[in-house]
Amino acid sequence: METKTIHLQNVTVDGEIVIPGDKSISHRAIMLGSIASGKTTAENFLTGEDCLKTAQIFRELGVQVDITGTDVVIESAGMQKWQSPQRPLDCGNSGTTARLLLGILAGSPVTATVVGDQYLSKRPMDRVVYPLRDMGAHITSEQEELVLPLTVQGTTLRAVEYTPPVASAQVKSAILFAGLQASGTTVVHELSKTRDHTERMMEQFGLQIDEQKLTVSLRGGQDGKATHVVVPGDISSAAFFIVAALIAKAGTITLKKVGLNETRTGILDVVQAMGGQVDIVNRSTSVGEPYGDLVITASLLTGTTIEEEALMPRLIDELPIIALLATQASGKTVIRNAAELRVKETDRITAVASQLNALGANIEELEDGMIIHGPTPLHGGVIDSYGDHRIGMMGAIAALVADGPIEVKDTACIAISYPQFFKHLDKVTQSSLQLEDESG
Ligand SMILES: O=C(O)C1=C[C@@H](OP(=O)(O)O)[C@@H](O)[C@H](O)C1
Ligand SMILES: C=C(OP(=O)(O)O)C(=O)O
Repeated sequence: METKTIHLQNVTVDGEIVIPGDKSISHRAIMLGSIASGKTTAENFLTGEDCLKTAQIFRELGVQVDITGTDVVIESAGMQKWQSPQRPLDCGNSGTTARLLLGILAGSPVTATVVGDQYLSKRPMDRVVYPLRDMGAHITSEQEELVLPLTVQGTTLRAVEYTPPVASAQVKSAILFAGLQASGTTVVHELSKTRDHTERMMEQFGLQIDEQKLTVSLRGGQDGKATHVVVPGDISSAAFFIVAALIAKAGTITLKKVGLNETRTGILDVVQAMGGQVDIVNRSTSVGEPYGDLVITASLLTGTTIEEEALMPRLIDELPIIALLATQASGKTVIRNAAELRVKETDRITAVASQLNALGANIEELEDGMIIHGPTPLHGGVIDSYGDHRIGMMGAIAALVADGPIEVKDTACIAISYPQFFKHLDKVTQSSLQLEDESG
């Protein structure tokens, strides 16, 4: 296991980072580019491990996927020409890959077994399997529980009208991908609006899709047209440096080309409510997705309440780093309606509370969230990432406010979504970052 000890006591921050490509959008570029026949290209693709798993899976289905730096070329003869793979399709740690893939395979001409790593194999898949089975999908499991490995035998599908019981873009997207191959019009009603990258990118591929507030409809049997995708920076990765700048002793960080799709910007609303200074400049839109540069300055913060149902999907992946931010804010921060955190790469409620409390934070765990009492000084100490990239990065950023070094256990997982993370942390801390690596 790879461990890093991070020394950043009393360091100020300064400088500019070009935030790497959005993970959700990068997955979808490979998926839609593989379904459509022709040559799709993508720029600023995220070369994190999760997206590389997605790329490898479509290669195994017979699609040519070439990645050079952050440029991707996808050459596909279309889904009807895919072949059943020789071995199980390995999604690694990636829930997005697994759930969207189940929807894609359901109406494809292939039979495949979908597997994942030890963490992903515990995450619930029933949320996609049930609606896909309603559409006629053949998905079987060797265990009683609906978890990976699952085998999909592609078949003819029929459209459904479905309201997922959880607000999940992965569930919505799995159904929409299956709906593309189904007879009739598939309709998904959402309890709260989740990220709509699938819908936006389907439009870029020439597919007709109707988005009305909480309802999305898609007619089956449409053929997409290969296209060019520009991936904006991932606001979920930017979140770690937004918080770094806000809690640092002093300084300003500029984050370039960060995706600002409204279904993802909940963290900016929360930071504003806490009194944090984030300015957005150079706003633009590329291939259906808005983006801009963020300029963040160290600020005095106050606690807030994060519980509105409509807000939760807009910041779900940012809650661990928001919890760290709240330890430095004066007053109480309440996070509720976030039970989904318990079924991510690890149980992120228990992980955040136990790991930050061990450094001196005062966090009460709730069934569906947490209460953070701030401000609390943090000591140096140990953070276990539990193999979860977002917990690992939270631990590293905590080193900016801790009074001693932070040892983060199992840092290899950070490459899942942000391979350049330590390089960027070094850059904005003006090379004050001292890292001691250890493995064993
Ligand atoms: O669709 C996506 O790309 C994602 C959706 C979210 O998951 P849920 O759909 O489970 O909320 C998010 O947590 C995940 O990191 C990426
Ligand atoms: C939950 C996450 O991703 P996934 O569900 O794709 O594993 C994440 O990146 O925080």
